[in-house]
Amino acid sequence: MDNQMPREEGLDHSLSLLKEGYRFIVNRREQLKSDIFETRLLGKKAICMVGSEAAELFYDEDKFQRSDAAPNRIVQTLFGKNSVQTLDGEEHRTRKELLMSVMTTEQINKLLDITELQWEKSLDKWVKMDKIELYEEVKELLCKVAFKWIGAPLHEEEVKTMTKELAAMFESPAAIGPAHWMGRTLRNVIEKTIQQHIQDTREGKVSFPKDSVMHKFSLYKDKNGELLDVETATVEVINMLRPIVAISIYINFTVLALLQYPDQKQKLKMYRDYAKMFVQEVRRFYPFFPFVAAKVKKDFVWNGYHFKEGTLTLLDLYGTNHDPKIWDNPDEFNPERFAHWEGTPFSFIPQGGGDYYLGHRCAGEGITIKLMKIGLDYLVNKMEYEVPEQDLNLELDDIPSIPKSKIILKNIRRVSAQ
Ligand code: HEM
Repeated sequence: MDNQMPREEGLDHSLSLLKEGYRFIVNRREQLKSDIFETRLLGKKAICMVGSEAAELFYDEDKFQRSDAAPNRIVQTLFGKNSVQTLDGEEHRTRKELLMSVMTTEQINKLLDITELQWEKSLDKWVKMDKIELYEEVKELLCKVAFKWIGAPLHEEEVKTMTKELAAMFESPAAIGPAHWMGRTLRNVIEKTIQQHIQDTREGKVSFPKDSVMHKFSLYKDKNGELLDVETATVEVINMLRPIVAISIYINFTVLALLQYPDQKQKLKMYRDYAKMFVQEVRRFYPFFPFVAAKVKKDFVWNGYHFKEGTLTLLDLYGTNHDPKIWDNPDEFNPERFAHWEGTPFSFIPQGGGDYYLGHRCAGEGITIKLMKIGLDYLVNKMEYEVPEQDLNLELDDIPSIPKSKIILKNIRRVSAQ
């Protein structure tokens, strides 16, 4: 017999989700004392789940589908229409193969070189400035990196606009009202620019480097020998650009961790392997993507609970990364927990769980870690700075959560190589 899933009473809780942000699922998990519960979102029944067992279930593609799952506001700002995030089965795997085809050692090394060079150039600029807002500066830095890596031109006078456009996509999905609509409008602007590059490539008017994202995505043909339609190819190019700029949020958290836990700097300077553990702990500890969404593909029963076809289901990423069943003292910042960490692909999931190639796990997780390590190296070993009085508060009800002051650094100096 099916058990009744623990349930939150009330007509609709969509506004509470927007208000409570990262704590929406965790708050209810605590109230209802269950890793899985039913609520109502967007006027319909929805299921929320947290934990590694729930993640393993969520990534079972026989049970859950992505098409038609993400709310329209997320598709319009963050994903883009017909993007890899919204596909299932064979169609998803074929598209994902294209995206993963640019994650070769050669391409990744190219990205790392570009990133190092851009940090050097930015540091040259920052030492001449009184103070900087690190978040804004790193977004621009990474926007230049992203364009250079995909192979598309970006003129100095376009940097601010393009940065704003790409950032609006990850800063606005959860926003209400004008900020959200601004995100949508800006997405339309960048789409036009990329579409033009793709069309020009196809018509032979321009030629991007053969192994670049621009070249590969513009000229990619499916199994039937058909080119992707221009809109879809554009969405996937943006799927590479936008998240590289979004790494700025993690760089922010990196500095925040250095400021909040000052003893960490010494450990980073002393132990070579500490940087990797530190970066992993930053990704676990601080909030970025709150949850991922899917729909029940067909009726099934799990642990006695009935999942009805078509029910929206949210997997709590932030909650799983703070799940006391997986992590000792989850609310303690402790990179050393990763020294001998033996997890599964479903227990540490800041960028989704499961398999990169077969499932929806983030295509750029590897490069995110590498780019964060470069940022960390600059912040710990290659520059010195002062941190004036400022409001570094993070609000768990803002998605994404960015320290209020955007991290102001003053009197930046280069540390000369020893
Ligand atoms: C800033 C750090 C990043 C975070 C927090 C992040 C987070 C995520 C999350 C939570 C997902 C959804 C997983 C799911 O649906 O199950 C995802 C998917 C994805 N990410 Fe990332 N990501 C980041 C960086 C990147 C980078 C640098 C790239 C590529 C340059 C990238 C490309 C993608 C793509 C293409 C998908 C869709 C994969 C699919 O649906 O198969 N991400 N990411």
